[in-house]
Amino acid sequence: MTKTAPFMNQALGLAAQALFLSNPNPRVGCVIAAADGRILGQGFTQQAGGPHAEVVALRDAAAAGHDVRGATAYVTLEPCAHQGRTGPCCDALVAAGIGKVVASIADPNPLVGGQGFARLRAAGVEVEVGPGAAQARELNIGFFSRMVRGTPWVRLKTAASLDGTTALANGASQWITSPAARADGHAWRARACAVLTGIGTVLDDNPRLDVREVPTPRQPHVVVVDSQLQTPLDARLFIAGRACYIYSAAQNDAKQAALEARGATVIYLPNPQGKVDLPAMLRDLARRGVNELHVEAGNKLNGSFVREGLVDEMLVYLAPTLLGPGLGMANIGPLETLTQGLALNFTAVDRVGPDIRLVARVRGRDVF
Ligand SMILES: NC(=O)C1=CN([C@@H]2O[C@H](COP(=O)(O)OP(=O)(O)OC[C@H]3O[C@@H](n4cnc5c(N)ncnc54)[C@H](OP(=O)(O)O)[C@@H]3O)[C@@H](O)[C@H]2O)C=CC1
Ligand SMILES: Nc1c(N[C@@H]2O[C@H](COP(=O)(O)O)[C@@H](O)[C@H]2O)[nH]c(=O)[nH]c1=O
Repeated sequence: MTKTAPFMNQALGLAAQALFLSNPNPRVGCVIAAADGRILGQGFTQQAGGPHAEVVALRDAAAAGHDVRGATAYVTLEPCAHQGRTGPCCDALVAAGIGKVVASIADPNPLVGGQGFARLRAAGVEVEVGPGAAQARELNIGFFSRMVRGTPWVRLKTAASLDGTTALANGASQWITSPAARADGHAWRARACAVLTGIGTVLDDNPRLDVREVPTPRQPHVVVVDSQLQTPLDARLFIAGRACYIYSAAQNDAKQAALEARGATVIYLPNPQGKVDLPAMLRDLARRGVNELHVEAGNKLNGSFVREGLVDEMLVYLAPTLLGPGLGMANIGPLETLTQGLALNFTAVDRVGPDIRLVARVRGRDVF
């Protein structure tokens, strides 16, 4: 008899290797094991349009000349049952003669939800669901958010002095944190489907908002919240090979055409205050396949995200320096009572070079 935990842990480790790769598809790992415990094949989801984990594992087994008939497939998400850019994985498992599937968690995709398991059972494959469910969901928190809530998982990243200053009053902010912390920030950009900023930051910093400090097989899209279409045509964030979405609140056909000639897509989504309608923007980004949204904006836009209840998680780098008053992390005040603050739970505290990295979740948000 084989034991589930080691194989599922290995499948979860494989899924983690798809962290920068599989967007907007979920990060999934698969291990195919024989009854005597030998591993016959393994794999993880490839880039969008490429094979899913199960197919990679089946090919791996075939390439090694292994017979998988009667073997058990340990997979971190329900095998898909629909024809997308690739064929249904449950059919591939059945065709290969897999005897049992152990899956961590059902697919939240309404096109799949339960149908993969049903198809496998109908074909006589034994199905067990549950081992590794919490880790599999956590690795795909953005995919679950997009499928269940219809909006991305919003992670607000900010770099500050120990006293919470993210820029001096004159706008100077480069750099507050160390090269090590900035490289770490690039790894968090790399796992996101899109990096978002505000026009204030574009005009002040002319940022690139790409992934340069860590190796990555793909670049996240870039999103600018820019009511008046002030994004300069020579902004450094126009980078070939990634989408650029600019959300506006005022129509300006000539500027829109010029930005679109630079490769941007301009989307008109005003709110009653003449700014960008942020909840509508999040729904639109989810429709465009954004799972995790990495927000790297200034005090004003961060404040709107917080005030409108749109933030799921904070990723904060604190440098060992005091900068006194300047721009804070998020302009949410002035508050009248302490209980009006944004309540968070710290989930991780780590040293990164000379700095500290904090991850904190907004209380009550991860309930979908
Ligand atoms: N240390 C750090 O981690 C970071 C620091 N910074 C620093 O922050 C400073 C820029 O901050 P800031 O000026 O606040 O810029 P933001 O990046 O926050 O952009 C703010 C602008 O976004 C536009 N906007 C559109 N819709 C909305 C909405 N619904 N809510 C809020 N804003 C909206 C507004 O301009 P409009 O109405 O024209 O559209 C607003 O002025 C720079 O000095 C930069 O260096 C920036 C990022 C990270
Ligand atoms: N100042 C500051 C950060 N600032 C963020 O980095 C952006 C620049 O990105 P790029 O052009 O891609 O290098 C800038 O506009 C702002 O969003 N980040 C940090 O990790 N530490 C820092 O001290």
